[in-house]
This record gives sequence, structure tokens and C-alpha cells, in this order.
Amino acid sequence: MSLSTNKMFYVSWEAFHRATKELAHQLLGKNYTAIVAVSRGGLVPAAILARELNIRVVDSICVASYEHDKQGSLRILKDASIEDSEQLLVVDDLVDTGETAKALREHFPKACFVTVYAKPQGKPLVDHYITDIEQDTWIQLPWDMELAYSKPLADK
Ligand SMILES: O=P(O)(O)OC[C@H]1O[C@H](OP(=O)(O)OP(=O)(O)O)[C@H](O)[C@@H]1O
Ligand SMILES: O=c1[nH]c(=O)c2nc[nH]c2[nH]1
Ligand SMILES: [Mg+2]
Repeated sequence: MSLSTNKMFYVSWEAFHRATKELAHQLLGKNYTAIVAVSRGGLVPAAILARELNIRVVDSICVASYEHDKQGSLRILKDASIEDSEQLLVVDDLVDTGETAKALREHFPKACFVTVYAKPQGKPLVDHYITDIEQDTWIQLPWDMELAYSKPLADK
């Protein structure tokens, strides 16, 4: 979905860290040996999961999506050098329409695909996620925001 919605779900750094650690709990003991972060949004949860699961092999796949192009088209700007396997975790911050996840699943068919947030349309494409978000809601991630003064209610 696009940012034209006015329903927002604001995520603080702490909330993001807490949710990603919860994701790490779900994945603990499954013996994943490598991570591919889906850049850019997947870089932050990938670092947290790598630390919690003690995974030291971390790579990235850099993608760009086209809004006006046909559905499902995703350009790979830089591929990962890690081979697809059942021990590979592919990490993104969120799944929305599922187009990114769909393309990456085709790219890494054996891997486990995880996100922190999932909207209904994209949910069937992820193996693990933590928080459900409504389809018409925009997730405001902490790296896209800054602290700002807020007027008292009485002055608004
Ligand atoms: O399920 P979808 O509809 O495909 O949307 C999900 C993707 O969109 C966002 O990335 P974006 O393409 O905005 O780029 P970024 O990660 O570089 O910010 C997000 O990080 C996911 O990768
Ligand atoms: O920051 C973001 N929030 C979202 O809800 C979203 N959906 C796709 N891409 C997104 N980026
Ligand atoms: Mg992304």
C-alpha cells in the first residue's frame, strides 16, 4: 500500500527492538547458519537477529521495486553471495502487498523468510512474523522518524 493512507502505526526503536527479539525467540534452536538481509529495511532486524541467534554470516540483497511497473517486478541491484538453503534466514522489516517477499521466495526457495510486521495480503508469504498490522495502515518505522515538539492539547 502507499503512504496516502492516514492510518498510521508508529514504531519506536524500543518497540522495534522488543518485537525483533520476540522473533529471535521463535527462531531459537532451529540452527540457522546464515542471514540475508533485504536492504534496506531488513538490515536493522537482521543485525538484531544475528546478535541474538549468534549468526556470524550475514549478507544482503539490495532490491528496488517499481510502483508503476507490472506487479511482482523487483530489480535486484546487488545479489547475496550466500547460497540458498534450509539453514538460511531471509530477513525483512515488514511484508505489505507481499510482492517483495514473493520475488525473494522465488530467489531463495529453500530459505526461511521472516519479518517483524505483516499485513494480511503479505502474511501467507512469510514463515514467521510478530505483529499483525491492518492492510490500510502505514507502518512508520523508527529510522524514518525523529523526535519533535508536540503542542499541548489545550493549544491545538
Ligand atoms: O510487501 P511489499 O508491498 O513488497 O512491501 C514490503 C517492502 O517494502 C519496504 O521496502 P521498500 O521497497 O520501501 O524499500 P527500503 O527497504 O529500501 O526502504 C519494506 O522494507 C519491504 O521490503
Ligand atoms: O515504512 C513503510 N511502511 C509501510 O507500511 C510499508 N509498506 C510498504 N513499504 C513500507 N514502508
Ligand atoms: Mg524493504
